[in-house]
Amino acid sequence: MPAQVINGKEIVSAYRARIKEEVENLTRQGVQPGLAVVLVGDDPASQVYVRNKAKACGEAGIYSEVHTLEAATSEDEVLELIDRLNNDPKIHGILVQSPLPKHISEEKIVEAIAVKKDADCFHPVNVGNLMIGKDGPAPCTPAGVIDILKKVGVNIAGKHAVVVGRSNIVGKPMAILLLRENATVTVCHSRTANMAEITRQADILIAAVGKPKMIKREHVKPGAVVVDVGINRLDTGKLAGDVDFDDVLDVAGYITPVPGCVGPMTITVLLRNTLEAAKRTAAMQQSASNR
Ligand SMILES: Nc1nc2c(c(=O)[nH]1)N[C@@H](CN(C=O)c1ccc(C(=O)N[C@@H](CCC(=O)O)C(=O)O)cc1)CN2
Repeated sequence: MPAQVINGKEIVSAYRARIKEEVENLTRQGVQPGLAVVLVGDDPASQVYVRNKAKACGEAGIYSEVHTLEAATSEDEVLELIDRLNNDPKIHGILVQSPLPKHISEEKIVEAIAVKKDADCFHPVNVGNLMIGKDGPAPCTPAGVIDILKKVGVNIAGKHAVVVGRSNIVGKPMAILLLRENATVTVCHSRTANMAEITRQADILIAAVGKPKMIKREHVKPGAVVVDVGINRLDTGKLAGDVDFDDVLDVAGYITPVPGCVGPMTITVLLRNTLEAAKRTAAMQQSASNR
């Protein structure tokens, strides 16, 4: 029997409807959540993602501003902009779209974002808090994957989850979140020997390598839940995931499609992070006015 293809659109739209309601409530109380997105350069994929983020904010009632800077913008100019956004009361969440041009240090830029406004969970303080299970923003893509798994009723605890990829944006935080859900976690990467032998042990297989169609049927245990985080643009202009969907379809139990699942869910978690940051601001304002 072919795998059940997870209906990302349905999950995302139900989730965003709940966020919209909460945004409306908070806005009625005088705090409209606000997100600032900084895009440096003209990477076409980043332009699409940033446009999608601004559109999603608009639909959820979240105020958003997109700062588009030329590729030649200096690091200092980006830092100045971040400083302004850190001090702007309309803005509760800030994100700088990755990748940045080579002359700008991602590390410096991320560290300049106020910890409480870090909408991506990229700041080292928030990454540290994530490691030790303290409250803070959720890493957007990995948290979206966990939400998808829960939504389709996958019981994560006790399962063997294999993450293919060890990036700071997805692989590493994904492993931490799965661990938090009590999975037994293995991380594979470019130097892993006999990768298919390991991935074939996975009850839950997360592909986050950035290589189109790399995961084939021989990597998948029959009935496994396969989550494809990859979004790769082929020369044909079409999008492909890291999983060879057609090859894996009749082996897996569940599979996420690309496009239409993890990508939109990533943006949904971003909306939630912005909302949560605005709620914390509202709570602080309330307690200051009670004093
Ligand atoms: N600051 C950040 N930069 C980047 C992140 C991130 O989480 N924060 N992740 C990726 C890109 N990304 C988010 O920004 C992202 C990628 C894809 C999608 C998405 O909606 N994809 C659609 C397809 C869109 C298309 O037509 O190309 C889908 O999968 O259906 C959203 C966000 C790197 N940078």
